[in-house]
Amino acid sequence: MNDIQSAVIPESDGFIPVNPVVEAYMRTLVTHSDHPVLAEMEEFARLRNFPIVNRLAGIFLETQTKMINAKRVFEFGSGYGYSAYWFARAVGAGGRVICSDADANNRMRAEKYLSAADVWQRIEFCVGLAQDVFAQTDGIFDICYNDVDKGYYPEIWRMAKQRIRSGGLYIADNVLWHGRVALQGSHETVRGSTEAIMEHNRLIFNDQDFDAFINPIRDGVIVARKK
Ligand SMILES: C[S@@+](CC[C@H](N)C(=O)[O-])C[C@H]1O[C@@H](n2cnc3c(N)ncnc32)[C@H](O)[C@@H]1O
Repeated sequence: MNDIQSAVIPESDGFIPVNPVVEAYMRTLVTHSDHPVLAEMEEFARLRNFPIVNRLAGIFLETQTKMINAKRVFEFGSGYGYSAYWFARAVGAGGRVICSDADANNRMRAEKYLSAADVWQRIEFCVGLAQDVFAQTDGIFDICYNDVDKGYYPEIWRMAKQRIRSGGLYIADNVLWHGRVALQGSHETVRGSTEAIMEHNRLIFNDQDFDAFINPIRDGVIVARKK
């Protein structure tokens, strides 16, 4: 660990990339997006320690989706539908969000929450390995969003990039991995995750077919636009 790293972080097990005070300020700006079901979903995440994207990242996903007028989104790793809520809002009544998750209980919870939010009719939620669901789903997507177990990130990128339209987006959460990608010899919660995310990020930034940027909010969200 160098001087700058040790000044920022006493332990090597990660940190929050953006100062929490700044994120809290940003959060005060977006209260217009409050829907009662979001508070319920966020409370469930807090109680179960379930890793959903937060409100700011959700609004970022919604904004990106609207910016490119996306109508067809594929999610790798949907959990119980929090990130899908933002995509579903953004694609509008005629749009479709194909969700995938290995846990059938997550599908049941997603149905409950997203029905309450009146967007369940825009969702197709498939239970299974996300890679298999993707392979069994035809067509090209406006957005592929990746939030599965981090060791799979390079594999998901290689699959997804082939099936994004020109002008479409690949988006992935946790690409700063609590800063571990920037630390030497960082401690791993799941062995190999940091290396996999670093490889994933390198692959994207070296891909001539995509323009990419990392938004550092929460845990880092990468957006790569296909040329
Ligand atoms: C970080 S959570 C997803 C959170 C969700 N995107 C959100 O922000 O609301 C990751 C989810 O992916 C699922 N998962 C992880 N690896 C998977 C895989 N290869 N195939 C299917 N589901 C997977 C887990 O069951 C978990 O629910």
